[in-house]
Amino acid sequence: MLDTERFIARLPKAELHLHIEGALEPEMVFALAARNGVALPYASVEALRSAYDFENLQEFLDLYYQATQVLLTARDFHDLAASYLRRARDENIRHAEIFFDPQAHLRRGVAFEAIMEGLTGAFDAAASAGGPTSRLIMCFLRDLDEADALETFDKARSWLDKIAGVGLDSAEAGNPPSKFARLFERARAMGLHVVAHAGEEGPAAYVAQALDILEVERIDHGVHAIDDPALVERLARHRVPLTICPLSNIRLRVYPDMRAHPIRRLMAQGVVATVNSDDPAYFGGYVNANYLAVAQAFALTPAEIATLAKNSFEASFLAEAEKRQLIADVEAYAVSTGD
Ligand SMILES: Nc1ncnc2[nH]cnc12
Ligand SMILES: [Zn+2]
Repeated sequence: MLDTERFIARLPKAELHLHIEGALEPEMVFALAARNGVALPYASVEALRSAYDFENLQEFLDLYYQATQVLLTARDFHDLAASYLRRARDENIRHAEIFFDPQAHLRRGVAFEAIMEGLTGAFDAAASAGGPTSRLIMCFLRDLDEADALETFDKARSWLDKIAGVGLDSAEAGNPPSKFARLFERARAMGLHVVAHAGEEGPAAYVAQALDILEVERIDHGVHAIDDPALVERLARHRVPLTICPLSNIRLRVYPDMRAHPIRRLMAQGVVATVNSDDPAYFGGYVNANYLAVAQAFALTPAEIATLAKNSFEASFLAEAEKRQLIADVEAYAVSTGD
């Protein structure tokens, strides 16, 4: 039997909850600021990193949007995505479904084409160099109004063949899923996949709204569903996956420590839980660190850890045959390690 860290490191996995802007490491913030002549209000990489101490989601978002100001050209978006995908490959991530926040860039005068050319160029290069494969999910900022989201959606029209789905992110409290009913109806009618952040800081009722009104296929975070037993039972019965981000929830003080995190209870109640990094440059770890933190806090067995990885492929937007192959790869790996 391998030790837990090595077992996780070699385990094939998918990452389904990763904001590409949240993979912007402080070193890259400084490198891109220098390349683009952008002034930063931090004297050094260390000074920026030491600001990564958040009381809540909003404090994090303020810094996250500030850092995105260094992303200006297609090359910047390419370099950011290439850097994440190198890291993902090193962590044995076979497939990534990646969020981006177009409104955060369009409002700074960046063209949609620059974002898309940069990101998709890096995705294609990684896929043809042995992986991981990637899909793009266009997120809308829920603290802006629905009209802004609809306008942004229109700007994406000529890129929709490169976009797998739409999502909803940013400040959750006071911005319920119901605010975006028309946007999601339009996205579904166009055959796009639909997901939404819900129940991160917001209540279980927002998770229910995301299911009932937006008709989402997955819930991003969804941890506050634990407060409503009937909702947990519904998620389990319909196999609606949660893309859980354990280190994010601790760093943003959703839970005081990992032992208090509901992931183990959700798993025990049959929910299709997956483990993801959210904004790894800010929250102290990429996917493997998230798996390890959960495995250690709850003394998970190798079989339970492998179930999380199988869930990640089941919950993905890959074709059924691809999912089956990757799930078989996880099972073969678990057998090969004697677990
Ligand atoms: N954890 C998170 N919640 C909501 N919006 C986000 N944007 C980037 N990370 C986010
Ligand atoms: Zn997120």
